[in-house]
Amino acid sequence: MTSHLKKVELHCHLEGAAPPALTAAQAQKYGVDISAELRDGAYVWHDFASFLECYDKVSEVYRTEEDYALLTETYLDELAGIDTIYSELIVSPDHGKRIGLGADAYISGICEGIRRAKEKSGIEARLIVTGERHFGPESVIGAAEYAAKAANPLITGFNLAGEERRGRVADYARAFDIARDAGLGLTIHAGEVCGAFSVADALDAVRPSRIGHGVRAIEDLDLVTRLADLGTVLEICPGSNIALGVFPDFASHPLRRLKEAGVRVTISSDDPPFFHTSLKREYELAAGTFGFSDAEIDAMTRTAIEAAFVDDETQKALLARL
Ligand SMILES: Nc1ncnc2[nH]cnc12
Ligand SMILES: [Zn+2]
Repeated sequence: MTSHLKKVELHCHLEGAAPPALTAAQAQKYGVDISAELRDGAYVWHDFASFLECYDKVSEVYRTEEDYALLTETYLDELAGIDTIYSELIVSPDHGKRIGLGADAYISGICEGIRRAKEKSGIEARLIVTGERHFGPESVIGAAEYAAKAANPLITGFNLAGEERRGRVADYARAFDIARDAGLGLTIHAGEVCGAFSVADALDAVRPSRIGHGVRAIEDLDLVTRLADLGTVLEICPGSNIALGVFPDFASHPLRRLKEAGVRVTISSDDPPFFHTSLKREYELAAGTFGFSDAEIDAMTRTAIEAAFVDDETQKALLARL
């Protein structure tokens, strides 16, 4: 049981958190046939590439500022309901542009959702703008420029997500320079679909303070030592890793081994309904399946607050709430 524990989430894609029932209602509202991607209340995909396609199709039924406010508020309300005090949402202003809503309206709807949720429960949230590897370096640079120029106090981080097998991290280094110069926190999806080399790439080309997943670093024990020495924080999403087949089962998942090797680890849900999970379940897995004590789980939550892309005052306030 982890219901008595305070929770923090650093790694969740906003559209990836869309509840299937809400997506079905949105699809009906816009007359979109989503039957190939949403069946019997569950999202349908069969491998990483088809997951990304399904994700994009689901995202298409969120079209207006109000749609985004509602989606954000709905997810943050769910998190607040399980005693989550802080959430970082991975968002894609590029997606807002692609669907014709526009990046500003997309972000403004999301910020309205954050405002509504915070008013009800006090949950604190920040946004990590992401570029998608499969749209190429120019589009990722565009996302970084948008995040840098937005001067929006809720946009505090920059990420690289999408098809990890497309290009190498160095191809996207310029985008991270732009984000770093703007004072944004940096994190990169690496070591999820690709192996340890991809995590080493991220450290060599960008050296972010955090890495999304990073779990396949376990394939190279020198790299694990490097992560521990650097204090790089891993945003680990065990349910996602099992659903996507990164590891065959929880028994072979390296969360505990990474922690025991001194790597700073945290737990998140990634794209919860796509992977039949939730932040609640991830905490339950940490306690039950991985056998962590309450104190060990609290320590991971503390690590997440320490690694959060927030100002010192907010960080102190969050630590005080733990
Ligand atoms: N797990 C994941 N890996 C890479 N890109 C993503 N976009 C949404 N979820 C993702
Ligand atoms: Zn992710």
